[in-house]
Amino acid sequence: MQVFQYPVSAEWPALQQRAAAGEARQVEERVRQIFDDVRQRGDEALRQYAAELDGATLTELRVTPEELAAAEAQVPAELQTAIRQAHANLWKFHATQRTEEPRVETMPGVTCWRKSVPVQRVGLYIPGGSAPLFSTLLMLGVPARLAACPEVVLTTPPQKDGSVNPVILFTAQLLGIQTIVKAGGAQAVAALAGGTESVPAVDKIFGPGNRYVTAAKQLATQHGVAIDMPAGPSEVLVIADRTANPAFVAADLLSQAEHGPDSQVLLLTDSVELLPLVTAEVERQLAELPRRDVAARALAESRAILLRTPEEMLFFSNQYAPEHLILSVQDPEALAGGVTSAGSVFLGHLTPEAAGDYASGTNHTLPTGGYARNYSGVSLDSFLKKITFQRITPEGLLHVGPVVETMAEAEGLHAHARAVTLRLESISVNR
Ligand SMILES: NC(=O)c1ccc[n+]([C@@H]2O[C@H](COP(=O)([O-])OP(=O)(O)OC[C@H]3O[C@@H](n4cnc5c(N)ncnc54)[C@H](O)[C@@H]3O)[C@@H](O)[C@H]2O)c1
Ligand SMILES: N[C@H](CO)Cc1c[nH]c[nH+]1
Ligand SMILES: [Zn+2]
Repeated sequence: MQVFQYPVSAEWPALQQRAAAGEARQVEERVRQIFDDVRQRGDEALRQYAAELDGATLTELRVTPEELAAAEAQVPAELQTAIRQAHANLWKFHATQRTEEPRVETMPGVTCWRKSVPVQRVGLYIPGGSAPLFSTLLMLGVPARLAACPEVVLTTPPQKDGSVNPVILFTAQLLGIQTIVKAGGAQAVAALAGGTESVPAVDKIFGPGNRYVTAAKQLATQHGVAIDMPAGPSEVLVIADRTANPAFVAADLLSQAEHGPDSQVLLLTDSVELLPLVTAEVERQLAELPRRDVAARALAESRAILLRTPEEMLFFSNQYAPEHLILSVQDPEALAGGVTSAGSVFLGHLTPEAAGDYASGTNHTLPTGGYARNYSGVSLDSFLKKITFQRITPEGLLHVGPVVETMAEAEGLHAHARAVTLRLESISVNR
């Protein structure tokens, strides 16, 4: 990790830069080519990219019912139990996000209300490049099911032998998802956006992924498809004071660094003593990790920064807007009140971010790259549209009609005014 001691505020913007920001243009260009290719050649292009980028030779792009049925037997009982528990916790937390809104009479006889309607066709992207993230399927599948989206399409990169990881298939079965496509990266997103022979087009695409997936989702929005948010390479920012346990902090930093070489982890501390203990512990724990090469590349672009006060650390963090924020301090509740930009916040020494990644109940599909400034993470709402309704009685029109007429005329929109005037006249004739 790069270490910085008491940087002045003019140096902060450079320290708040994301690691991979410089390569964005090349990635975008590559993604645009793939996108156009899939739109033109459909399944044929998907097969070609599966061979080129995933090393898989595919004849059938869809998972067959036999493959799905065979999955459960390949998943150890202990893992099945853990997945069911995580599913239950996620279900419990997300179910509380259902809201009943009242009908409101804004003026006598003018009634307005709002109803939640599920997005009809949703596409769930489940990363599988360097690790098959079946946990992400729970994070997306649970709110999709709670929202009752009628059509759910899952895509995930094929393994080299052309199969899909059995734990992903087991989780899909648990969620009742049957349409599963063996495609990853930008090509999968393009297929969901425009449809191919084997892939149904969807209205909204969900899910995290690497830079190619994230750029493709942004591109999909130009083709009339909605997305959840930019959820790219994982990030964590830890604010730690002298009460923090260096081993815990190091483990939290490494837990996100191991996701990918373009992950970014930051440590902010006001303790001169803690900082070297954490960096030494990071080195020690890194050496023991199976994914140490990946994590080491992420750490090379990661930073440990000594600042002066809790307020300064919070200010820095709000500007950086991390995907995950860990408050490893004596009084985390006090600091949490001042958080204005973060995807998800973890309070106290015994709340590892990994708990939110898997099983505590909150959603792990979160905005990265500073987008926590203006986006929320995935929730039940992400799968719902809110449609407004209204009904006006004769009495209501007598109340609201003149207001509308006055405003419409002032805007020079006479047809708008007439739509009211004609009705008001018909009421007075019928009285
Ligand atoms: N923000 C979140 O909520 C969140 C949640 C989970 C995971 N993540 C992130 O998701 C990412 C998963 O990445 P991953 O790579 O393991 O899996 P992935 O499924 O996102 O990407 C794999 C695909 O990338 C494509 N690809 C790889 N190299 C390419 C190239 N040179 N050109 C074109 N396409 C290429 C391939 O098609 C491959 O199938 C990680 O960065 C992780 O940090 C984020
Ligand atoms: N930390 C990731 C979100 O950035 C989610 C995840 C999945 N599995 C483990 N972690
Ligand atoms: Zn994680």
